[in-house]
Amino acid sequence: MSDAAFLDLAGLSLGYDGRPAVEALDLSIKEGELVALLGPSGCGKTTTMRAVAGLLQPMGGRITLGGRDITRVPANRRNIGLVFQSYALFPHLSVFENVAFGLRRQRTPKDEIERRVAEAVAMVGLTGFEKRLPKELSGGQQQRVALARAVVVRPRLLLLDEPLSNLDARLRLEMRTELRRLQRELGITMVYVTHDQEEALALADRIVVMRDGKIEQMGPPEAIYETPATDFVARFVGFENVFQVKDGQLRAGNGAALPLQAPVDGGTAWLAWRPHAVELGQGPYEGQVLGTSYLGQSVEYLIESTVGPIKAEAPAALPRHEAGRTVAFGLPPATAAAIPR
Ligand SMILES: Nc1ncnc2c1ncn2[C@@H]1O[C@H](COP(=O)(O)OP(=O)(O)OP(=O)(O)O)[C@@H](O)[C@H]1O
Repeated sequence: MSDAAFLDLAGLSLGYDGRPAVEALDLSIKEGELVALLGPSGCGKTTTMRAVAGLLQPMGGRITLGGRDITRVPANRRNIGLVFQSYALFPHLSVFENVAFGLRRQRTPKDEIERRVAEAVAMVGLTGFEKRLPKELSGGQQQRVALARAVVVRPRLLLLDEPLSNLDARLRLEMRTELRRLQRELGITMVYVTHDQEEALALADRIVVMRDGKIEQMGPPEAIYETPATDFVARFVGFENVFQVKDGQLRAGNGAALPLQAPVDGGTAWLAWRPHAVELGQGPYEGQVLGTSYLGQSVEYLIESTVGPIKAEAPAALPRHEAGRTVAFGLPPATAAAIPR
């Protein structure tokens, strides 16, 4: 991976009919890097990808690829591979011909086409399906053909927008691993859109969390998962219990407060606990168990407290706290993520 920016978005502003969707976005991606754009529905992930692909003209800013300004270059001259949810296969072409399409256009020799298509089709687990037409495949199989078709030409940049969304859990995991292997092996730079934090954590070298058309935080998966920079990112990566810290108290959105269990660093604006970090059955606070969910290894509890709902998780082997009961709990700052803003 070279350190120079390979794909550079500078002050990129995007919108529809003059209505802004992405505002002055700055993002630099290195060659060979796999960057995940993560964020809730409507935060501007797809809009950003469409602009990079050349399918949406920016309202402002610049897109540079491999040192060349491509802001005004038409989509078909950008040499960028796309796997978009809506990117349909050629309906009249077989799986083989769909995958071979780009190679034929590049006038690749026939035996090499055979070899590379076979390899790509095997990668997506569709060996034996080469003669089928897209309409004879399931949604997930079509998605896999689209992936093979994009990868086979070995683009320098590949944009993937929720490419595994139609697959079942096991296949998703397999494809994820395979995609990562291929990406490393071929050194393809990838931008991967997902709203699934687990997928982003598993795949990416770097995660960019977006909110309302802006970057909220970016960093390696471990940093996003363990040290969220804002309460929004914390909630998004599974800290279900996020409280503002003010005057030595934990504050809920409704203004209710609890005294802090232990003092915290003065720069802490928020404290956030994952459900398993809530101490259940002991501690200075009390709440009523509203409901329980059995998750196999553990049990999840929803507790109503004076600072609102608390989500806790405890090993299933421990005695249960039944719904309706009052239970003690602790929120030790030592097991929380301390959030500066
Ligand atoms: N074709 C369009 N015309 C008008 N507004 C649009 C269009 N496409 C998207 N938008 C708006 O732009 C904003 C960003 O949408 P975008 O599709 O980029 O979000 P997203 O993060 O990809 O969401 P999702 O995860 O649901 O795909 C949203 O407010 C959306 O309503």
